[in-house]
Amino acid sequence: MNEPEIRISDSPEALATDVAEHLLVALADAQAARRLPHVALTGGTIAETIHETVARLAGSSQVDWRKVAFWWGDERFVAPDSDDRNDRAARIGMLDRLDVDPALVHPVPSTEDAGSVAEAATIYGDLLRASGAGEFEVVMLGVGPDGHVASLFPGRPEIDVEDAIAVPVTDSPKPPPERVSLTLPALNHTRATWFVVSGEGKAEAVATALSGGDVPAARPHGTQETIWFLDEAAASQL
Ligand SMILES: O=C(O)[C@H](O)[C@@H](O)[C@H](O)[C@H](O)COP(=O)(O)O
Repeated sequence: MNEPEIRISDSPEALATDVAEHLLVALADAQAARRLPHVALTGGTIAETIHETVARLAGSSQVDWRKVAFWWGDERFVAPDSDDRNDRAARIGMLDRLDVDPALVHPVPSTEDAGSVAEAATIYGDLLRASGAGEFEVVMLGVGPDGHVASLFPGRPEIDVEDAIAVPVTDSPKPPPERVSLTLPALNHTRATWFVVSGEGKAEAVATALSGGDVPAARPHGTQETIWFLDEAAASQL
């Protein structure tokens, strides 16, 4: 397994710029290599800053946004117009500001698309399998203060599920309670895994994960690269 690269920026904004610049290069490189890049986005606050930065810097890149596919590593099982939806935040901050192909934007089913969170997970797993996406180009992952990634929480059974692409999560320790998460094998089916982590509140989780501790954030890795994008506060216990 490749050793993780650690990139420390002096502020959340600088972290977001570093991630955005890396994403623009990764997408352009994939397209130059005649791949259709599939990106798995994450929820969370630093992700919103990253989305806005990508949209702001996109004009300076060679990326053909009509040929990028977007997925979510996890999503909250709520109404589609809920402020809790990760895809809603990504659309407002980034996707609606880029010339993306709506047919290549794959939101997780909401409460209006599925009768239960379990059905939503099954639908999403089937969609990803049927897409023939192969490896993701990039999987982005925020990290919780408890070391969770996506909606895979410490001490919960979902982190060990290996026979499904997506799983339902109920009574999530982070509200809202019902979520769909890609499983660890699905998250690891990627060329690049990028952790995007900001703030003092994550410093212990980052140090635990990077020392191989027993937290979900210690588990994801890419086949080609694994990068931890941190600001100084999140890196303060390294
Ligand atoms: O749906 C979610 O809640 C996210 O995918 C979750 O995994 C998030 O990335 C982390 O909890 C970090 O969130 P913050 O950046 O807001 O701390």
